[in-house]
Amino acid sequence: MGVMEKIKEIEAEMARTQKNKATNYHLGTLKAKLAKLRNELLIEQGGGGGGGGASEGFEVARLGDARVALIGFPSVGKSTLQCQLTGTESEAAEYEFTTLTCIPGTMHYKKSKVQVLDLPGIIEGAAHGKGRGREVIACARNADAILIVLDAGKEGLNRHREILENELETVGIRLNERPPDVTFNKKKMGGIRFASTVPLTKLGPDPEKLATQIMREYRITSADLLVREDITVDQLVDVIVGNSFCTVVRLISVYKPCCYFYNKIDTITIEEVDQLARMPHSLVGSVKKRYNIAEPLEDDPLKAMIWDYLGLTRIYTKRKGNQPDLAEPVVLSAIRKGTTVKALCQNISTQMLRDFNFAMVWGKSAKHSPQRCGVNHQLEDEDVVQIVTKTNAQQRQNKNYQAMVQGFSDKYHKKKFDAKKKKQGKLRG
Ligand SMILES: Nc1nc2c(ncn2[C@@H]2O[C@H](COP(=O)(O)OP(=O)(O)OP(=O)(O)O)[C@@H](O)[C@H]2O)c(=O)[nH]1
Ligand SMILES: [K+]
Ligand SMILES: [Mg+2]
Repeated sequence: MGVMEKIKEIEAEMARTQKNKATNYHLGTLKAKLAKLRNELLIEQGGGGGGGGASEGFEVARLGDARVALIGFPSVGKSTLQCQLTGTESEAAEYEFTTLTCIPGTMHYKKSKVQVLDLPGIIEGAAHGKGRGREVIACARNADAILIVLDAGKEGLNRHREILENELETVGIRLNERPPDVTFNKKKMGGIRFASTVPLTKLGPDPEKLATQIMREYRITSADLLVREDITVDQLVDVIVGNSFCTVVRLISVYKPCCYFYNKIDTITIEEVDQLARMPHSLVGSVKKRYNIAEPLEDDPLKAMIWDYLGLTRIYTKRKGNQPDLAEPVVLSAIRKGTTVKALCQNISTQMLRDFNFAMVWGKSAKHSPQRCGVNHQLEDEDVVQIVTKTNAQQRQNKNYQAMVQGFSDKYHKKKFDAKKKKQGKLRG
């Protein structure tokens, strides 16, 4: 039996099974099995897209400070939108599936560079490989944020939004959610230890039993699980799958910010526009008529929304005694490496972090200006930072220390190596 059939069978069984306390474990196990099979499907087709997983025409070098993917049905205006945002010439036309591969472009906004990926349209069933759906969704997985584009004039619009969300959810892309507050440590032995700090109302009468059962499905026999919020069965499955044998990153659930652009509002009535404008995470507009997206204007609402969802932070660095460099901020991403002083140092150079002594911070994140901060200090947009490196004496001390540690390590390895040789010699002798 193929993976697809197995999935269908389990889905059918889940549909057959009534939801109640008695079937809770059974359903939980089925969900775990389903997650496993979907992952298998992803590997089989090679389109999971963890890093280099993308297929022909879809490999695009990562450029800029962050990346956003345009996802939507065919002919909703994704390519037209991308041209407007980035000036890239991605072909746009009336017929469906005009775009067949991934076309990158760069959007300049607030002195940062955001890579915008124009993609082929997807249809229902994309996650299971319809059209080039799998490749498109793999690109979405690799992006820092997703912009879902919808045609406001199309019938069944709300249904469209749901279908697109489902396609992404199916391959473990969680939209506008944060990871559940759960600590999971897999161990070599000791059995399964389960604890929670809050009442768990969604995991049935015996959450521990359920967790054990799901872990068994993934051959985990020893682990510590500490749950700090009232999670659902799906979230529990996610945590366990994410920590199971599959070390391949692409199999693990990813959490992505996602916003929605209702395009072509020039084709609907003002009452309809008013309704759409109230949808969560959404913006209405028209690329053709330049509603809410007006190029020469730096701060058009669509660019502003994309920026917000990407969680970018501009940091102006300065040298001692000089003015900060306002022309070229270092742009940090909350989604990628975070917005701490450490992330800033790493962004500048690896040496910078090694020589870091403390940072002087001016701006919103500082309690008083300037504030002396360590590497874990959280920076905010438009902060000014001066990094003070260790003095030569401190650096020398540090180098000596490192040399000493290295010496210990070398000695240790030499000892181990000698022992191994001795053993081999013995065996031979
Ligand atoms: N009325 C109206 N038409 C628009 C608007 N934006 C784009 N279009 C038209 O919609 C059609 C499809 O645009 P595309 O940009 O090719 O759409 P797409 O989503 O990239 O399509 P595929 O690549 O085929 O998936 C074109 O004829 C555009 O001129 C808009 O705001 N209003
Ligand atoms: K089109
Ligand atoms: Mg297109």
